[in-house]
Amino acid sequence: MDKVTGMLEITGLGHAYGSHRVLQGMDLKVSQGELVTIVGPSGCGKSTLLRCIAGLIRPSEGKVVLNGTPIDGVPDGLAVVFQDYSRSLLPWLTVRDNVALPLRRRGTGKAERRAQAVRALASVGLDDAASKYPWQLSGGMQQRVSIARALAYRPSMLLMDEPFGSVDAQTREDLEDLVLQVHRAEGMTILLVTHDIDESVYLGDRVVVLARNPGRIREELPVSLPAARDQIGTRAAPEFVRLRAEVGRLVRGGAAKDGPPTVHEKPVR
Ligand SMILES: Nc1ncnc2c1ncn2[C@@H]1O[C@H](COP(=O)(O)OP(=O)(O)OP(=O)(O)O)[C@@H](O)[C@H]1O
Repeated sequence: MDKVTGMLEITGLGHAYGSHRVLQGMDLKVSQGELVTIVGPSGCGKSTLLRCIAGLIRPSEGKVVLNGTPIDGVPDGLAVVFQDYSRSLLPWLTVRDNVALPLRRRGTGKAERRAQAVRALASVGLDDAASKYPWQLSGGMQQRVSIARALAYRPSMLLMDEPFGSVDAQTREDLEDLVLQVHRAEGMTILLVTHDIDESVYLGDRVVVLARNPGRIREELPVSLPAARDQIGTRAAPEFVRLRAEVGRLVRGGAAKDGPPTVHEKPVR
């Protein structure tokens, strides 16, 4: 696949649902080719932030600019992978047709749509599943299809909202490594929201920790782990252990001030 580009600039972002203020005063920049993870306690507004970036919500305040263009509605250059893959894939379409579907929006011809879908499926290790229906696949495979669909679209930026929240631990690790592989191979800019402190450090070039009530950026931590990561070695590295403790402290710190946290922290393996 071709290299993709992407750059995001968020300034003074705030959002309220009616009188309920959820986000306030957020400034965030994501450079081309970066993988930024966003972690924070439950209800701090992670999904709301992602929905503002995806143009699914018009923020009450502030600006979101993608590749120099202010976002006003769903931008063409973004793809989103949600947690709930079972609702995002169409059961009456084959896996290949699900992956090819968004390319219609771009006006890509049928033969080319199919070819791009097949390439994207190969890149997530699902060459053999193209003619199957989503309901014939495991949860982890369905989420791979969602990722392939996003990749086939060749977005300038990939947004992922708790993408591995509904799969088992082993599948989660496999999908984490798939995201790292895509990030490295395609140079794709990725913004990934997670509850999971370990995951935020394992995947991120940078971890953005949010506090809640109202949702705001508590701290941004660069991750100085080598780009090549592996589930056993990386998680045992002193820098990983240091960072996960630091992120955990920050997430809890937010909670101690603002109410009890709901974070899913795993022991270091
Ligand atoms: N459509 C909506 N209308 C009203 N309130 C909403 C809406 N969506 C979210 N909220 C509220 O906004 C706050 C932030 O929700 P959001 O889902 O953005 O947080 P989150 O950090 O992603 O939460 P979680 O980690 O539990 O998924 C919550 O209090 C939630 O109840």
